[in-house]
Amino acid sequence: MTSSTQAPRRGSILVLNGPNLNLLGTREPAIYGSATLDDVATLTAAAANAAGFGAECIQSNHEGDLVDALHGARGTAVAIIINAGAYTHTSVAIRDAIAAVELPAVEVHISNVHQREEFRRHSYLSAVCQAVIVGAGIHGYELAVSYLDKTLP
Ligand SMILES: O=C1C[C@@](O)(C(=O)O)C[C@@H](O)[C@@H]1O
Repeated sequence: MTSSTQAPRRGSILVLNGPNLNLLGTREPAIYGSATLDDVATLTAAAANAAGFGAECIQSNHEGDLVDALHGARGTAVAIIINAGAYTHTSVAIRDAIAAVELPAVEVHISNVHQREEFRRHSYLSAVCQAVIVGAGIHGYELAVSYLDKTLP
């Protein structure tokens, strides 16, 4: 899924969602809620636009696609918001791509991963992200935009 908004005064934020997040709304609603990925894209783009940013929202179930999207952000985006889903806990490649593009990145998780299985408590991405937001539901994406609004020119 891809969506975008235009004319960003402060540049565009790449909003990247990883595997299974396309199923938001029907996937384990007791954990992830009833909002869909389209709802996430809409609220994130609205928050970004209100702060003078554009938002390009991309979702993929494939690790290499996420790496490619991160590479594409170099020179086209001013920041990254990433929920890498399960790849958070496994992917050195996504970690390295975030580090390589040298853009401010915010890691978001809808659920509170620290209240869940042990394997979800470690993130390969947190060390290369400026901020980590977990357990705020889909409002975590808005909080990520708010952080970027406060910290970027
Ligand atoms: O797919 C996901 C979603 C998630 O990133 C979250 O947003 O809470 C948490 C991950 O552990 C899980 O694999």
